[in-house]
Amino acid sequence: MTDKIPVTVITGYLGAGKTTLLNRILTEQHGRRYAVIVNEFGEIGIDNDLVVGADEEVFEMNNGCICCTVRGDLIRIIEGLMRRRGKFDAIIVETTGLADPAPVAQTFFVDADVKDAARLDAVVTLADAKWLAARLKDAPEAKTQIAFADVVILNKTDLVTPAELEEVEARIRGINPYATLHRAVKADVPLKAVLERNAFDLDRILQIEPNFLTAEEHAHDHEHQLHAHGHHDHEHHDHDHDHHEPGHACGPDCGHDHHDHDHHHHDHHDHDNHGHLKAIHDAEMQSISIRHKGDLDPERFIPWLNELVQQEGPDILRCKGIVALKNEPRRFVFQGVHMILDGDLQREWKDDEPRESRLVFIGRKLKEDVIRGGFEKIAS
Ligand SMILES: Nc1nc2c(ncn2[C@@H]2O[C@H](COP(=O)(O)OP(=O)(O)OP(=O)(O)O)[C@@H](O)[C@H]2O)c(=O)[nH]1
Repeated sequence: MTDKIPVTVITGYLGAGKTTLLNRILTEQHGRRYAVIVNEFGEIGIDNDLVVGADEEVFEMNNGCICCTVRGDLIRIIEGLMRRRGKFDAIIVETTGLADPAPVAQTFFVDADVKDAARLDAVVTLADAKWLAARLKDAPEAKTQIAFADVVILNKTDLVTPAELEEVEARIRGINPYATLHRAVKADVPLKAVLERNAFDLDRILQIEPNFLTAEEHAHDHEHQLHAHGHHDHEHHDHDHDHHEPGHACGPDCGHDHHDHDHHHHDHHDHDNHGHLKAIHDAEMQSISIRHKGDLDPERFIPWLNELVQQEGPDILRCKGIVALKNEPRRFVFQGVHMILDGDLQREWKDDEPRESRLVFIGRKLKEDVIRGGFEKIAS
């Protein structure tokens, strides 16, 4: 998968600073060539005029329906880009402020051609430090975008007090404890914090996990701050094979046809940083993580996972896991977006590596008893 073109998806609510970040990427001397896909909501591509830098190729998709048509367009555009391979090193997709990132992320799982050529590198969500708290109340998409993120850029920190900043970070942590979080003014983050993160590279995530766990214990000292439901872990990542099907994935009001094939692939993250690990628990969005020492029976685990995402998929935004299966020297790695699931056997467990499974589910109103209870049954 190393020769696949990395794709960074930039999302964030209206006005959060996506274009500002993109302009930074397109003007900074980074020695990389990026192909940019701007997914503009509405008739006229205003953003296109704002994007500077003639060196890069700017593609624009104008489509009225963000949720439904994005995926088709994205596939077509990525396929077109692939014919110009060699002209660029990476792809950046900027989504409109209202977009549900799910269909965009799913593109990298479900379309076989896209999957062969490109890999989702990370979902980067811009959050407006001043307005995020309000949007979390009135705009479900804002919360979804945070939940999906591998990297959160908390932008416009110049507009809030330190106390407000702490508060908004805690809100973000309560929704998504797994994303790497960076504070920014005018999206001034080092580009390496955003691009070519390999956020879905499981090994990389495991490497940083020790810090994550330490920090987490720390978080437990604060009483009113709970760490989003699960504890530990996260991670994950990619490949094919699969069990499972198609499905569907968007929100209830989306009428798409997601029937496209199986396979899918994609996602995820990192940890956190700054030492700001506390979280204000979100009543609606949570994450649940499960850790299990010892091997799982594939004949029980795989059907359980498939069934779970079929049943709870509308509420499960993302899931991922590394699993130790009985009589299997390799690690089974899965990831999913709503009901679309992708899993594969990857490298072997190392000698000094405990055969331990870790699973993470991030979503809305997750039924913790169903998820944990079901897992305990198949793990026993
Ligand atoms: N004070 C302040 N303003 C900022 C910062 N970052 C961006 N802005 C301003 O906020 C406005 C919106 O920024 P954009 O980058 O266009 O945001 P966007 O997310 O692309 O917006 P849409 O394309 O409308 O969704 C612009 O006027 C920016 O100059 C920041 O850190 N602080």
